[in-house]
Amino acid sequence: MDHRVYGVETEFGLTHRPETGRGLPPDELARYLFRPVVEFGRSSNIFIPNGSRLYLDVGSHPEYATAECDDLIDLIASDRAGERVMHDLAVEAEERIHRDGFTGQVYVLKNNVDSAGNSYGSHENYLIPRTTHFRRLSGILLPFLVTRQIISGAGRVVPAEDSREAHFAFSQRADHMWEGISSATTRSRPIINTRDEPHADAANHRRLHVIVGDSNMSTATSLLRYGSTDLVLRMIEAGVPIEDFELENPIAAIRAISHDITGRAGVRTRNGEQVTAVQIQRGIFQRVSRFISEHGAHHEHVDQILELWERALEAVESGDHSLIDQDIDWAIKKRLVEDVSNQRGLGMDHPRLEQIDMAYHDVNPDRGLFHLLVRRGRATDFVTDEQVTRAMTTPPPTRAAIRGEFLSTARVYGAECTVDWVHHKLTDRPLEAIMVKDPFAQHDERIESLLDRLGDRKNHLRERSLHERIQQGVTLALTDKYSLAPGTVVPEPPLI
Ligand SMILES: Nc1ncnc2c1ncn2[C@@H]1O[C@H](COP(=O)(O)OP(=O)(O)OP(=O)(O)O)[C@@H](O)[C@H]1O
Ligand SMILES: [Mg+2]
Repeated sequence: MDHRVYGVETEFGLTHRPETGRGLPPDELARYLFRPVVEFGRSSNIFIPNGSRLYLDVGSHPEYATAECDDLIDLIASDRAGERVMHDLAVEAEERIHRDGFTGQVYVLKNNVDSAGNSYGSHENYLIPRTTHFRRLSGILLPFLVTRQIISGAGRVVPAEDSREAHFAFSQRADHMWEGISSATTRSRPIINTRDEPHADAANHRRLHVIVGDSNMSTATSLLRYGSTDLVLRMIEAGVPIEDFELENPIAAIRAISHDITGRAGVRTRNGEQVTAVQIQRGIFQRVSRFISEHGAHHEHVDQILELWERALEAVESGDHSLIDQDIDWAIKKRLVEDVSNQRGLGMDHPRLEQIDMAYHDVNPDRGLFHLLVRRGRATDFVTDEQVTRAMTTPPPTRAAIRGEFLSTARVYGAECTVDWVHHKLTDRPLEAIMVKDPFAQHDERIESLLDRLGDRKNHLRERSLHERIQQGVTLALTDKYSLAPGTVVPEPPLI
C-alpha cells in the first residue's frame, strides 16, 4: 500500500516516590492520575477531541492510543502528544496528592519494564490489504521484527542475575516475548498478534498488530522504526521474494540478539544457516533500497529513513556507536550510561545506572534525561513543540477528524455520545449509530446531518483559541474545541 494508516498504543509506567516510606499503591496512584480524565469524559476509557484514546485498564498502566494517522510525522507527533498528556496529568495528580497530605513526586515513564520486572508494551498498528498472504507476511516480517531492535531498540541496563553479569542490551521488550505469532496479547505475548479486528472494511483490510517494539523517546528512532516496517510491508505487498531469513526459533533469537551489543550473536535460520542480526537487517535493507530505486519513494521521508537505517547497521557492525549516539535510543542511552559510569567510577552492576535507564524515559520535559540531552544538543529531535501542541488538540486528517468533530460538537451541545474507532452514536438516538469503516475518510455526510440536527452549528459554535483552551483544563488534550456563541439557546433534544 502506498498509502497506509498507522496507530501506536503506548502503556506507561507509573510510580510515586514520597519523601519517606512507601509510595501510594499503583491502582490508587492510577486513579489520582486519571481523575481529570474521568471528570472530562465520565469514564476511564475515553476518546478525546484529538481523536485518540485514553485508557486505564484493570492494571495500573495508563495507555494512550494515537488516532489513526496516514503520515509518519503526524504519528510521531501524536505519540509525543500522549507523553505530554501523561505529564500534564502527573503534575495535576502530584498537586492533588499533596493536598491530600502526602508528599513526594509522581513519575510517568515511557518504558517497558519496571523495577519489579513487569513488562508493558508499545503496540504498532498497520493497515494492510486483506489479500496479503499471512504465511508469506510472517515469513518475512518475523525475522525483520526479531532483528529490528538493533536499529530501534530503546536500550536497557540489565542487572546481574545468576550466572549473567550486568550488561547493556539493545531491547527492553525482547525478554518478554513468548511466541512468534498468536491471537492472544497478554497470555503469550506474541511478536505479531493475529486477532482479527480490522477497525476497517474487513472484506478488504486487516489491521496488523505488532507487539514487539520498545517504547521510543527519540523521534528519529521512531521514524526509523515505523518507516522501515512500512517499507518492508510495502515490499511484501508488492510480492518481492525475501523468504530466506526465516528463523528456526524466533524467540530464542530475539533474546540472544538483544543481549549481545556487538551485534554478532549467531542465530539459525530454517535452512540451517548461522547468521547475525546485522546480516539479516542488511539483506532486508538492500532489497528495500533496490525496491525504492526501482519503484520510487512513496513519501518524503523515505531517503531519511534509508540513510538512518544504513548508518545504524554500520554503527553496529563497526562497533562505532558514535555514528548514531544522537539518533537511536539504545545508542543515546548507552553513551549516557557510559559517561556516568566513567565519571563516577561505577561498575555496570551499580544500581545508579539502572536509575539512569529509567530516568531516560521520564516524560517530564524538565526532568527526563532524554529531554535534557536534547536541550544539550546531544540528541536530535525533529518534532517541534508547535507540532505536539497541535497534535494535542487537532486530529490528523483521517477518520480521526470525523471522530474529533463529532465529539467536540456533541460536547458543546451537551449531547451524550459514544464512539469507538469505527462507531459514532448519540445516546438519545441509539438507532442512528453510524459506522465509518474507511480509516482514510475525513468527512461523512451521515454524521454531518446527524450533527446538524443538534442545532445550527454555523451560528451557534465559536471555536476556542489556543489561549482559551490552555486556561480551560488540566491538559490541552482534555479541553473543548467549541463554546456556544453568546445568546445561543440550545434546543431540547427531540424525543425518539
Ligand atoms: N484500520 C486501522 N488500521 C490501522 N490502525 C488502526 C486502524 N484503526 C485504528 N487503528 C489504530 O489502532 C490502535 C487501536 O488501539 P486500541 O488500544 O484501541 O487497540 P486494540 O488492539 O483495539 O485494543 P486493546 O488495547 O483494548 O487491546 C490505535 O492506535 C488506532 O489509531
Ligand atoms: Mg490498546
